[in-house]
Amino acid sequence: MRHAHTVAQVRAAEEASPDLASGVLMQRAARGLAHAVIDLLGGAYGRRVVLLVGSGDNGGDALYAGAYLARRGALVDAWLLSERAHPGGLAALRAAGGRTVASAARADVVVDGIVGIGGRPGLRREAVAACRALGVRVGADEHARPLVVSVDLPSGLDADTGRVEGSHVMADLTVTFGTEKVAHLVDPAAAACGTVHLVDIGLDLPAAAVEALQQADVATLLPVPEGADHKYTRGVVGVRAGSATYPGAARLCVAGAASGLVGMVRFRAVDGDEDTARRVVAARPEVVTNAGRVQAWVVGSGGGDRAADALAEAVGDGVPVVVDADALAAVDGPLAVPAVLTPHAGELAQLLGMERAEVEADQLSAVRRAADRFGAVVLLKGRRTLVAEPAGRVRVNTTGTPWLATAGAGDVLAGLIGSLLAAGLDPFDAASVGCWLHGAAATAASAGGPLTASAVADALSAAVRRVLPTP
Ligand SMILES: NC(=O)C1=CN([C@@H]2O[C@H](COP(=O)(O)OP(=O)(O)OC[C@H]3O[C@@H](n4cnc5c(N)ncnc54)[C@H](OP(=O)(O)O)[C@@H]3O)[C@@H](O)[C@H]2O)[C@@H](O)CC1
Ligand SMILES: Nc1ncnc2c1ncn2[C@@H]1O[C@H](COP(=O)(O)OP(=O)(O)O)[C@@H](O)[C@H]1O
Ligand SMILES: [K+]
Repeated sequence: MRHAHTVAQVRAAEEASPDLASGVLMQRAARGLAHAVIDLLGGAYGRRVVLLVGSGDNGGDALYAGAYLARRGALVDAWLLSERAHPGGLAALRAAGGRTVASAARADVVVDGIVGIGGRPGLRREAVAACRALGVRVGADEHARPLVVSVDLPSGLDADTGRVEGSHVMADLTVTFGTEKVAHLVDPAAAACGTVHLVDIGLDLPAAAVEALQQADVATLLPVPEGADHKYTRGVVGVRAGSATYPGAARLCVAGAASGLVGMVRFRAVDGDEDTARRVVAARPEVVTNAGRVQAWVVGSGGGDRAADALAEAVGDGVPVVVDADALAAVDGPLAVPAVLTPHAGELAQLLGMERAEVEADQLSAVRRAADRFGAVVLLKGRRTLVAEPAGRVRVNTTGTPWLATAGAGDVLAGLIGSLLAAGLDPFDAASVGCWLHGAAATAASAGGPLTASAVADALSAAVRRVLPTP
C-alpha cells in the first residue's frame, strides 16, 4: 500500500522522533535525495547541478544533498532565493567545494529546494524568475529544459489537498521523506510530481489520509474460489445496461462483469428490450437472461430516462448496487442499499450542483463531499481515480494509461465492480480493486498504443491472473 499523510500528521511525527533535534532526520533525507539524483543522472562526477534554495529546511535538504554530490565530483552551484538559508547546509556545501551564485543558466539537473511542506501555494516572483532562467517548467510552460528533482514536493504545490493554486514547479522526479503527501497521489497536483521516490527517515505515522492499493494488496483482496464452491456461492451479478437505442453499452458492461470473478452473470436491458438481450447472449453464451436472485446489481448506461425505473427495481432487491452513467441522474440522496456511485467529473458536478471545472480542480474534496451526502462509496473517474467512503477513507488509483480515456471504458469498469460486489467484497474494496484491475488491464492491452473498451474487457482475466500467486 502507498500511504499519504497530511502536513499536520508529518509535523507531529517529526516532533515525536528522537532523531529530530540531532538533525539526523535531515541527514537521512539529504542522503536519500543525493542518491536519487545520482541514480537519475547515472553518476555524479562532472555533472552540473544547480540547487534552487529557499529559506527553510527544504532548502537545507538541498544544500546537504549538494554537499554530498560535490564530494563525489559534481559541480554544484546553490542559487539562494532568500536572504536566509539553512546555516548548517550552507556551511556543508561550501566545505565540500560547492559555490553560492546569484544566477545560473545551465544545468544537467536542477534540485528544487525552494519550499516544501512549510510553504503556501504558489511561487514568489524571484522563484519563478530563477526557474525560467534555468528552463525549469513552471505550470504549463514548455521549453527545452534540464532534469528537475523536487525536494519533498514540487515548490508551489499545496501538500494537503491535491489542488493547484498559482505557479509551481513541474518535476521529473520528486524525492519525499517519511511518507508521501496527498499532493503526490491526488490530481491535479500529482501530475506535477513526475516519478515519486520515498526515502524512509524512520517516522512513526498514524493512519494515512489517502492510500493507494499496490499489486500485493489487490492479491489479498481478490475473491478466489475454494474447493467446495459452486457458481451460486461464488456470487451472481445482475447487469441492467443498454437498450434498443444503445445496445453497445449492454455488451461492454456485461464484458466487464464476465471476467470470471463471479459464478454467473444475469442480464436484462434497462428498457427490457429482448433483442438487446439476444445480442448479449450471442456475444457471451455464458450470460443468462431469465429472472432470478443476484448478490449485486449494476445499473448503468444506455437507458436514458428508463434508468431511474431500473435503479428502483434493483434497489428493491435489497442487494448492493453499482450506479453508473444514466442511472446517476436518478440519485438524489442516500439509497436504501449499499452502493458504489461511479461518476466522471461531469456527472459528479451534476450530482453536487457544481461546475465540472470546480470538481476537476478539487477532486478530493468533491469526492469526499459526495460520499458523505449520498451515504455511499463514490468513485470519481479520471487519470487518478479516487474512491471515497462516507466514513472518510479515500483510495487513489495509480494504474492505467491515458489511452483508457475512450468511450465505453466506464461501462466495463461498472460491470467489473459489480462482479466484485457480488463475489462478496465490500463496496470500498470492490470499487478500489475494480479500478486497479481495470487500469492494469488497460496498460497491458495498450502496450503504449491505442485501446478500445472491448480490448480492456478482453484483458481483464489476464490482469487477474497476473495478480494471483503462481499455483
Ligand atoms: N523537520 C524535519 O525533521 C525534517 C524536515 N525536512 C524538510 O523540511 C521541509 C520543511 O521545512 P520548513 O518547515 O522549514 O518549511 P519549508 O518548506 O522549507 O518553507 C519554509 C519557508 O519558505 C518560505 N515560503 C513560504 N511559502 C513560500 C512560497 N510560496 N514561495 C517561496 N517561499 C515560500 C517561508 O519563509 P519566508 O521566506 O517567508 O521567511 C517559509 O518559512 C520539508 O518539506 C522537508 O524538505 C526533511 O529534512 C525531513 C526532516
Ligand atoms: N487521462 C486519463 N488517464 C488514465 N485513465 C483515464 C484518463 N481519463 C479517463 N480515464 C479513465 O477512462 C475511463 C473512462 O470512463 P468514462 O468517462 O465513464 O467513459 P465512458 O462513459 O465512455 O465509458 C475511466 O476508467 C477513467 O478513470
Ligand atoms: K521543493
